[in-house]
Amino acid sequence: MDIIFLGGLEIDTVIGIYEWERKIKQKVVLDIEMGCDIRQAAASDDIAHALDYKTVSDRVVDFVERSEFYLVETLIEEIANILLGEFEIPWVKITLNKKGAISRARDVGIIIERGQR
Ligand SMILES: Nc1nc2c(c(=O)[nH]1)N=C([C@H](O)[C@@H](O)CO)CN2
Repeated sequence: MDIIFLGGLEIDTVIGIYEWERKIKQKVVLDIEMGCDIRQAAASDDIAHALDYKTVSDRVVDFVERSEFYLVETLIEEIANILLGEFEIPWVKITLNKKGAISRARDVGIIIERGQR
């Protein structure tokens, strides 16, 4: 399986369980790996046969910017559902980093894999 990836995708959104978090936007950083087969795109040199990572990025950014979830679990699961449901992606791995959520930690977040590899 080939992988198309988006690394360090930074998006500001309302996310968090505390009252003060409901009033501000915080940055989440996404690393997304998407399973695919690039051979048809490579042979044809045609974007119509490719998983267009610009389209994927725009969809994810738009969704996350508009979302207002409490838990990072809910946000990351919804992103996976969009990727598997709207694009021809059999498998996805997503890392969601809510940097700064824990004052003594540089990084905190979740990694999930969904679909069949
Ligand atoms: N498993 C989780 N634990 C916590 C979450 C979360 O979304 N999932 N969220 C918080 C707070 O919103 C935190 O990010 C603020 O510092 C705490 N624990």
